[in-house]
Amino acid sequence: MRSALLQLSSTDDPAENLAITAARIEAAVAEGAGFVLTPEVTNCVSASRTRQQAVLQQEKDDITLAGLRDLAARRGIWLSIGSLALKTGAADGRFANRSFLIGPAGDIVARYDKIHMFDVQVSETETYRESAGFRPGTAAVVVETPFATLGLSICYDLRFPQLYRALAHAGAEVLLVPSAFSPVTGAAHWQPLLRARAIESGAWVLAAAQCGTHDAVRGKQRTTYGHSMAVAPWGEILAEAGEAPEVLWVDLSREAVDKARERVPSLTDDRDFTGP
Ligand SMILES: O=C(O)CNC(=O)[C@H](CS)NC(=O)CCC(=O)C(=O)O
Repeated sequence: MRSALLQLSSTDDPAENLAITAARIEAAVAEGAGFVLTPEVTNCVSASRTRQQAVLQQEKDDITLAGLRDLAARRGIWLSIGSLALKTGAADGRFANRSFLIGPAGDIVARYDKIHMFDVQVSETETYRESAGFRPGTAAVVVETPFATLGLSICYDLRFPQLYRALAHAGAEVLLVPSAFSPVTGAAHWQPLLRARAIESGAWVLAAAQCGTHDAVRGKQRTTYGHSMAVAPWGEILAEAGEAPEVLWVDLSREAVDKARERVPSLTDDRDFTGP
């Protein structure tokens, strides 16, 4: 399956982000993509709760979801919307950080709400409190498609190997890690974590990421690490982006998964143990 990972630099203007994302998807389809992937919070990157309250919508009203479903249907492609920030109607007012797999008829084939919230002080001056704005999900999601079984995850989930173990045991051959990594932790951890998840699972890892400096006008400025990446089941980095928007290409095959797992069957060598 010829797959295109879009590295984007979304702003806090959903309409603008949709226009850019749709244009990039159209261009990828013109070059033969059958599966296109977008980063975490494709619809809105913002550090301002006020701005998010003003522009985010519930799933049923979200223009990005509607627009991209329509585009997937018109072009007959598979589309991973890495995530959308959405209102939920929850009593505590928190948003969902929700990933969608869209099928070639424009149907929502799977949804996944990010489980692990990024509540981390990454440097003396930089702190994230994702759980203040977002309500975590509680369910892991694997979805079968005609070209591969996909395991869904988002960004900070990458640091919790037990999630990927569960996804791989449930049949995942491709692990999706749409992200908006912080530059500090990205430089230190992004690449080895992605390679580790691929190697230990014998699975493809596809990580479409946000990059660059996002919209400083309507709130605190945010910068993300970029470096979108496609890692093969044996652990080779097949494509890596820089720090600006671009498209990465990778041809997914089930054979590469089978081969890696035959060579090192660690996935089926799990053992129960007592302690520690
Ligand atoms: O808030 C939004 O707009 C969307 N969500 C994010 O950007 C999230 C929470 S702040 N970012 C991460 O999970 C980065 C993880 C990371 O950098 C690490 O694990 O080191």
